[in-house]
Amino acid sequence: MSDTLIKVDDLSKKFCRSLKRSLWYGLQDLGNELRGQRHGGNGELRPEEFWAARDINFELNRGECLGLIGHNGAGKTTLLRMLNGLIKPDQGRIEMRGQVGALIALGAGFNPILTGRENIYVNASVLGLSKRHVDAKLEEIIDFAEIGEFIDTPVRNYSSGMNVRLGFAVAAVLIEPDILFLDEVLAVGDIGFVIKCLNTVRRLTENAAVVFVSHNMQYISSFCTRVMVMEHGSTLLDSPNPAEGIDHYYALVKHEVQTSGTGEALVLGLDLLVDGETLTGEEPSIPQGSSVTAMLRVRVDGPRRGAHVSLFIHDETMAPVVCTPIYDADSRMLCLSPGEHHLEIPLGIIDLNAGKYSFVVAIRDVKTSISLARVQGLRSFRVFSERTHWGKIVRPAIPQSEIVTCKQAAVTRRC
Ligand SMILES: Nc1ncnc2c1ncn2[C@@H]1O[C@H](COP(=O)(O)OP(=O)(O)OP(=O)(O)O)[C@@H](O)[C@H]1O
Repeated sequence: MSDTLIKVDDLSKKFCRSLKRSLWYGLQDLGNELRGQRHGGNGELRPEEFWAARDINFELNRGECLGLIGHNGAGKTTLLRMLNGLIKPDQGRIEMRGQVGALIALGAGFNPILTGRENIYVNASVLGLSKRHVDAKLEEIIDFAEIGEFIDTPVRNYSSGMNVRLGFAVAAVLIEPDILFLDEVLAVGDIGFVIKCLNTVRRLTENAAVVFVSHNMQYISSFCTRVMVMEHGSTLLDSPNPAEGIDHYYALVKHEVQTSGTGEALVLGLDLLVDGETLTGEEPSIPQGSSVTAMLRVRVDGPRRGAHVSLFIHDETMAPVVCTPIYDADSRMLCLSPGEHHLEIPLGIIDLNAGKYSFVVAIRDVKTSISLARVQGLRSFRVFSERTHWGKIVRPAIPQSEIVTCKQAAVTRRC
C-alpha cells in the first residue's frame, strides 16, 4: 500500500511587483480575512500581481524523491516555502504527515546572534524535540557538520558553507525527517561535504519523502525518482522518468546565436547527419552513442593567404567540451582559400553526457590568427540518455569479460 506523505492540490501563490502596492494589498487581505472572506478565491490578479506558483498538484510517497527543476524565477523556492509553512498559499491545499526537515536557501532558520550550539537547541525546541534527544545527538551533529569549535561561535560569523553544513546536519541528523525539503543547499558546500550530503539524501530517501531543488542535473538524475519541470509558476511536466524531465528542461534553455569577427568569412550553415540521416527540427534530441557528421558550409572572402576553421561543441553553460580542429590529408590544419566551401566533418560517436549542447565555428586568418568569423550557439541539440551521469563524457559500458582483475593488487590491499 502506498504511504503518501505529501499531497498538494491546486496550490497557488501570487506576489506583487510593487512593494507599496503589496503592503496595501496585505492590509486589504487582512481586513478580508477578519471579515471571513479570502482574497484570491476566484483567482483574479490585482494590478502588478503575478502568479509565482499556479495550480500545482502532486502526491509524494515515502521512498520517493521529487526533483524540482526550472529556470531562475520559475517558482521552485516559492513552492518549497509554501510546503514548509514559511508562506501562506493564496489557493489550494497541502496535506503532510510526519516530521519535516527543511533546508531552504542558506538560512536554515538560524538566529544569527546565537551560537551554532544554541541554534540547535532552539531549532529542536521549535520542533518539539526534548533536550535529552538533542543532548544524545549533539556530538553526531557537530561531527557531521565538521565545524569543530565554531559550534560556539555566533552563526552570523559563519561562512555560507558552514551555515549549510550546520543546517544540513540539523535537518538530517537531529530531525530524522519523514519529509525533507532541500533547496539548492549543495551549491555552496565543498566537494567532500557535498558527497556526504548526497549519500545522506540517498539514505534518507529510503524512508522519507524528499523534495529536492537543484540546477545540477547530475544530482537530479542520481537521486530523484520523479522530476517536475516548472516554468512561470506552473508545472510543465511531472514525470516518473527523471531523464524525460531533464531533457524537457534542456529544451527550455535557449542558446542565442552570436556572431563576431572581422566579417571577412561567413558561416553559411551547419547540418547534422545522425547515423546517416539528416537531422531536422529546431533543436533535435540525439540518442547518446549515435554517430554524427557535421556538414559545414562557409565562405571566405579574404584574406588571400587563406583561413583555418575549427569546430567546437559547447555545453549549456557555453563551456567548451569538444574541440575539432580540421586537418587536411597531410595532417596539417586545413587552409581554406577564398570562396565557398562545403565540409563534411565526421565527429564520430557522440559520447557526451545527457544535456544541451551547441556548436561554435571559428574561422581565423592563417597568418595572423585574427578572427574572421566566430559564430556561437549554432545548431543547438540535446543528447538524450536514460541516465545523466557524472562528467562530460560517457564511455561505452565495458563488458565484464574485458575487465582484468589484478589479484596482486587485491592481496596488497588486504595487507
Ligand atoms: N516575497 C516576494 N515578493 C515578490 N516577489 C517574489 C517574492 N519571492 C519570490 N518572488 C518572485 O516570485 C518568482 C518565483 O521566485 P522563486 O524564488 O520561487 O523562483 P525559483 O524557481 O526558486 O528561482 P531560482 O532558481 O532563481 O532560485 C520570481 O519572479 C521572484 O522574483
